[in-house]
Amino acid sequence: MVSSILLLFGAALAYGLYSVVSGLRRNVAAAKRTGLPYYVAPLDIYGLSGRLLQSIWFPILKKLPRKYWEDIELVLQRDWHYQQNHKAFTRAGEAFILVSPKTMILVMDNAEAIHQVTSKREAFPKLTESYSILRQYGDNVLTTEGALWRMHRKATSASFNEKNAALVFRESIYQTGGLINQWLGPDGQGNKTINSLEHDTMSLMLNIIGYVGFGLRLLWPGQTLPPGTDPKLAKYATLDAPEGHTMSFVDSLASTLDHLLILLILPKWLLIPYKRAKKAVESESNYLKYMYEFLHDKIEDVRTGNAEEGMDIMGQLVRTSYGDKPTNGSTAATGTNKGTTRLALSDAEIVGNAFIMIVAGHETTANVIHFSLLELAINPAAQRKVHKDIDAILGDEEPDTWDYKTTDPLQGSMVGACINETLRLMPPVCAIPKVVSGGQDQVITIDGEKHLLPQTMRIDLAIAAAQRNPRYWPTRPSRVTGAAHDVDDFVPERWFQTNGGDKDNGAVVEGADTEDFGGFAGPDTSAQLYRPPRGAFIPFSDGARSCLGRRIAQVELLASLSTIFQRYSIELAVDEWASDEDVARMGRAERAAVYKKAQDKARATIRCASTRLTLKLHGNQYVPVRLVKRGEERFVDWADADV
Ligand code: HEM
Repeated sequence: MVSSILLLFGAALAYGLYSVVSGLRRNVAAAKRTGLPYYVAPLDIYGLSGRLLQSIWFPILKKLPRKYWEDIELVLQRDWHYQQNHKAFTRAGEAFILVSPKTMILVMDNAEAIHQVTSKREAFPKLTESYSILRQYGDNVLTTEGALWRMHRKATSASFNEKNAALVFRESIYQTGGLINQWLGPDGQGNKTINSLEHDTMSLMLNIIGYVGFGLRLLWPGQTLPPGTDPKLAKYATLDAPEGHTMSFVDSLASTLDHLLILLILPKWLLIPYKRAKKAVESESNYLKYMYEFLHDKIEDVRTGNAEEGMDIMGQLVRTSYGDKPTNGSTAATGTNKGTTRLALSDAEIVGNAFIMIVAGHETTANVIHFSLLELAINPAAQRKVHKDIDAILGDEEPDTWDYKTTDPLQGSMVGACINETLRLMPPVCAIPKVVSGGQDQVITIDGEKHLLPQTMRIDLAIAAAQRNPRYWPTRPSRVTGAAHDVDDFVPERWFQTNGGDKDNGAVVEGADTEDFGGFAGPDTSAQLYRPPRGAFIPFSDGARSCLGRRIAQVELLASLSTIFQRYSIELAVDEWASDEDVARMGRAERAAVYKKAQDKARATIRCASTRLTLKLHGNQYVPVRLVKRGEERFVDWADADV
């Protein structure tokens, strides 16, 4: 008996070893045929086992002779896309293959190659299995591919037009006003240390996305709804739990997003006994209840003819699915639903898409505004240029009177340059996973050489690295580190250097997609600013699968930053080194020295950002700042005057 078990065990082990060795040999041979450099990695480093067991296999690997790991050491580290970025490619080249017994992954930060991949959706589809965390509340436009994706994209893209972008501009100004009032405090004076910038920018963007996704006006503490607000909508805006719920809508949403990973990985019954996990389950059940109540209200509105037009993605999807006429050219009618024409999006898919809009459009924009504010506090000279451009474009006009058309000059000004520079250095999405289609092998060309990529090979578009690859960007020696180039520093001024770059913005790719899949078709950056080669700056991805909310995000960021900097400055708080009385007594040299300490510490904190869902400061990391009325600054109106 024992010997039979041993025999079986031996046979299984031998078979396991055989599959590992033959899989590795097969993949190595395929990688060789591409003509690209390749390296053997012990496991699929992006797979669950590769990531979970990283602290075991990585030290073992490093016991081997250096030649086996030194070229790819940086790519094997956690969070390398942001932490190591282009440095990870300096030894191995801008496109190389990681081969393991089960997978081949082409890792690249070469703009020419990235551009080819994003231009051909069918040849290089999205690797949808990487998005299971975002599929848990229903299939949606972000997580699907093929015909299903087309249908989701057509249904969802209808809301993303200039008319709605103008409404978002207005709402962003309004909500930023609410945030400023929170920061000014009850005495309206400001200049108080804010330790909650990350949380506050998340709240700001949640309030704006509440409008974008659901047409809701969400409130800041102390605000009340205007008289005459529809009582059905009031339930979602209130900051206390309404009847039938144990949490407010905003809390349930914020907390569900916070616990997304836990909710996906662990079964609910396992979560109940733990306090944090219990909160996760409670938030999710409140959130879903709100969503289905909201859905039914919207369906009722459509049936009674009460549906209002506006930026309300969920309302739009309900109108598409339950209205009499298909919108946006959709012809995907699949039957009837209580007498109305039923289009292809099911209720679960409507809820899934509404959820994805919140996820995709909330943390991303919040991170960009968060890091933009920090970088402007760290770089006073850049902040002064922002003030100057806002003064020139918007003058002293009250924000609620600003014309949406000012977004054009704002985008070509220092405000747009700062947003671009933040997106370049701190892209919320650091890498995009693609795959060579299962249909056939595909060719990419790099520096005139063709490479045949085997079908089903995975591709890692290393956006954060391409955006710091010095060969695509105007640079000068770093004033911060003394390095030969300043590609790792926040220098928004580089966007005003319009020599070089890519004037016609993009080489033509043979076989590129030509179909219009809806959404904003304009460029990522203003025509007045530097145009990097296509593929070198893709914070919103590019091509058919590019971000649907790109224009909305740009409008939100332009409106919010302009509302803040028209009348205020953001300074780093220096409480750790000097009290307000100390600062008041200090001369400029002493103040400069104390501010330098705060600048160094803030830069070090930003370097600790990491990706869970998006790139941000996690855990207890934060940079304290102050909102100061213009004219009352202690530092940023004069510091770094030589820059
Ligand atoms: C600064 C803010 C934002 C950044 C950096 C950003 C970035 C991205 C990126 C890189 C992708 C492609 C992901 C991939 O292919 O794996 C994407 C897709 C998407 N984003 Fe955004 N996004 C932002 C804001 C928004 C906003 C505000 C919304 C909606 C209100 C939104 C909705 C979407 C959707 C629906 C997709 C999927 C499009 C498709 O696959 O057809 N995003 N975004």
